[in-house]
Amino acid sequence: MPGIVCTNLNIAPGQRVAVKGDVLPGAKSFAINLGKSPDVLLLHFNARFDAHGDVKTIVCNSKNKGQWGKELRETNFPFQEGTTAEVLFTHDKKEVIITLPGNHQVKFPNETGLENIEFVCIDGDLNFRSLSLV
Ligand SMILES: C=CCO[C@@H]1O[C@H](CO)[C@@H](O[C@@H]2O[C@H](CO)[C@H](O)[C@H](OCc3cn(-c4n[nH]c(N)n4)nn3)[C@H]2O)[C@H](O)[C@H]1NC(C)=O
Repeated sequence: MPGIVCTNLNIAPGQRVAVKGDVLPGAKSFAINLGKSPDVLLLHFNARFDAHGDVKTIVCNSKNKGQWGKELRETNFPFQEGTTAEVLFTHDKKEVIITLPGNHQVKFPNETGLENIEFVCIDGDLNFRSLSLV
């Protein structure tokens, strides 16, 4: 069951997007997807508490014409069940810079070459609170 979907956005390179939500108690996994559509994702940001064989691991990937790209894994996992979390995203033609809670940064290459972000959707165990430009 998909969560919140935001469309018709026009987030330009260099603008910083803040996604805030409540991580559910007993959370297994949540995903924040940014791009053009469900099948063209600049970034799929998947926080896995315990999912797909991963424990407390962030899996990032891109999607083009419905096909997954190359995963990037991050073991700095600053999310806790039952707390509010905010993740910041800044992108340009080269990469997406992800700022995690506690300000650790992860860089993910822009494989899609997408310039503007028009679509954001949140799936899984994160109750959406806000999406803002900061
Ligand atoms: C070792 C066996 C083959 O590799 C595995 O292949 C799986 C299937 O492709 C990989 O999982 C997918 O990884 C994708 C990113 O590369 C996506 O995370 C995909 O899930 C899409 C998704 C998750 N969610 C979601 N998150 N939380 C909830 N409730 N829903 N919504 N859409 C996952 O099903 C999984 O990450 C991958 N594992 C490794 C170690 O490569």
